[in-house]
Amino acid sequence: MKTSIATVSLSGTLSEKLAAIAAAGFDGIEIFEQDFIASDHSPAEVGRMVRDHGLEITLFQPFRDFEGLPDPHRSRAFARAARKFELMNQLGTDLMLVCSSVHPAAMGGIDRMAQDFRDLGDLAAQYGVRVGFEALCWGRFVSDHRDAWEVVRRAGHDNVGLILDSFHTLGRKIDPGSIRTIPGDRIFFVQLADAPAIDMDLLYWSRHFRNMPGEGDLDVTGFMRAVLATGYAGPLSLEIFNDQFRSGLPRLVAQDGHRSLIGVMDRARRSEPALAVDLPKFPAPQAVDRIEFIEFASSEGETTGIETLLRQTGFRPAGTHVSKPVTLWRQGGVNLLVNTDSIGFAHTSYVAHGTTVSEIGLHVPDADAAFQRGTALLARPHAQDIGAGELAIPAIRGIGGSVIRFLDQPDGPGDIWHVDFRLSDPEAIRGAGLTGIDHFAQTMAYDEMLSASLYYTEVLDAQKSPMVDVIDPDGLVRSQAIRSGGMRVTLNGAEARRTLAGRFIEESLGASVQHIAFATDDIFATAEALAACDFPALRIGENYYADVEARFGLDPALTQRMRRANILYDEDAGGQFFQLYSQPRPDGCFFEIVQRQGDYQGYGAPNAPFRIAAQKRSGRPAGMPRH
Ligand SMILES: O=C(O)c1ccc(O)c(O)c1
Ligand SMILES: [Mg+2]
Repeated sequence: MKTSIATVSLSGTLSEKLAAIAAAGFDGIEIFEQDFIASDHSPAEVGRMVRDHGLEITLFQPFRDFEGLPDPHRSRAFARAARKFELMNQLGTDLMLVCSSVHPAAMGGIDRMAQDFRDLGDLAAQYGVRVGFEALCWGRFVSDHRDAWEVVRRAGHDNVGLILDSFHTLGRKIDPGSIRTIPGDRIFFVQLADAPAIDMDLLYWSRHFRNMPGEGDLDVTGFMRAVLATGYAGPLSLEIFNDQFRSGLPRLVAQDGHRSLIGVMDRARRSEPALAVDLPKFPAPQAVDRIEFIEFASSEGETTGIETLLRQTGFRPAGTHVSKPVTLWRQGGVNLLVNTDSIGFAHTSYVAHGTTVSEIGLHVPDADAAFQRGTALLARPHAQDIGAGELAIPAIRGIGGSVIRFLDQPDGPGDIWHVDFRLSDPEAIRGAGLTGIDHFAQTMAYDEMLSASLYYTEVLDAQKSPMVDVIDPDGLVRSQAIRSGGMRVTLNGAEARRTLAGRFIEESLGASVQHIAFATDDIFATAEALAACDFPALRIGENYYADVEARFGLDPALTQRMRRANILYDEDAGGQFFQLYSQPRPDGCFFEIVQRQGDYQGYGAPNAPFRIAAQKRSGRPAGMPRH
């Protein structure tokens, strides 16, 4: 299907927008009249610029306050329409969006409105153009696509059709199933947008909070299915009014938009296979089995810091890569790699960020299929040099410049550890009793969060939890947890630079993994074993324990054990959660150890303010002022 995006969705000048839209792979644009008026090019020049980018103008919009007016407003509206039709001829586009009226003089009356559209259809026909009627969900008399359709149906004119916009239908909680009975050839255009579930004024919500399909909470897939069920075969166009996107990088926003369109079409066809969807076939999203490894990029002279922390956390060297300067550190089911290569991707990551997580290895049911899905959803393939006999491990670029590798070998002689590594110690390393990677946390600027969560939820079979606020003493950090099978990741978005997360972004020069949380089955035994390894546990203050005991009605003996080991506690309806943190490294990176009991699903967010305050205290020599 043809894909399109409204120019209002992006920041920049018209030329910048066109370049970004073309680069992202769209077929066309909805030209927003304001963008045209603001540009200094003639209509014919703008039309040529669009076509020079390999794009077409799928729609000219919006034409406001047209239907249901008494004269002289009515004749003025027709005169205005004639001017716009002329302009459309010069731009080279044949479809205009008329959105439902909010004019104070509008009178309503379905047959009056139908008559207005019949006459407008006649006028449009003289210019060889068509008009589509869209119900704004705050329109005065028409605020529901079913009423807009009834106006269009009664107008009975070949040049007058319906325009659907998922926001106006879903934002007003209208059942998208009602679209299924509209003939597909009477739908002239379809606009898609999602939005977060926030209870607020519809107009304000629409103009500031829309986001890409899949980024919000509306059932855009259900809407899409209903549209496709009508036989509609016209463009699918994004119309995203969003304050963040208006100031974001246009290329990034455009690419996310195209990714979201491919994703929503794919979800529609998978949930309703009878639908004809004009989209190349690619594999279904997979749930991750487990995080197979996390790799740090470092350099020869720099590894002492990270290696010291690894030892203090109970890890031991367990092997080296057969051809590269990469050390495998192990404990229980956890594999961590330290790469000190002085060339290639790891080195580039190190140069850009300092010692940093550069690669994440995910074990999935079918690695090639995961790679194919990733690239179909516009993830960049990551090429690699492999030595003779080494595994070819498909890889894509992740968020923040990192790499995600997909592995699917069964454990044993054919797996990465037996083929690509020389294992020095075949004995399992029990260490401090860590059993696996519970989650990793990626820190980024707040306005990168939607993009990052879209990446995970489109490439993988992954689910988002509701976003939570984390209170840092120096500002708010938002946290979005995402889970795909055995992989959990939390995305932390910092708005304020002085927050722990904000400082980390500045110091590591961009989004990256700030902490890794390891799982244990017995956090008290692990804490004891860690103490024997000189683990730099983060000291938690006395006030915390008094509160947590009162809040959850804990046995004072349990609180006492937690206090001694600096362990934090949380619970939800499903179970209990224990956490133990390391002090932050000078670069802001740290480790966490967690124990989940029962079916606890969270990440200890209520503890984050106390943890962050403690980390900020520990990062400062005693007696020093804060800034
Ligand atoms: O907010 C608006 O006015 C507006 C204009 C045109 C549209 O297509 C729309 O969905 C909203
Ligand atoms: Mg719209």
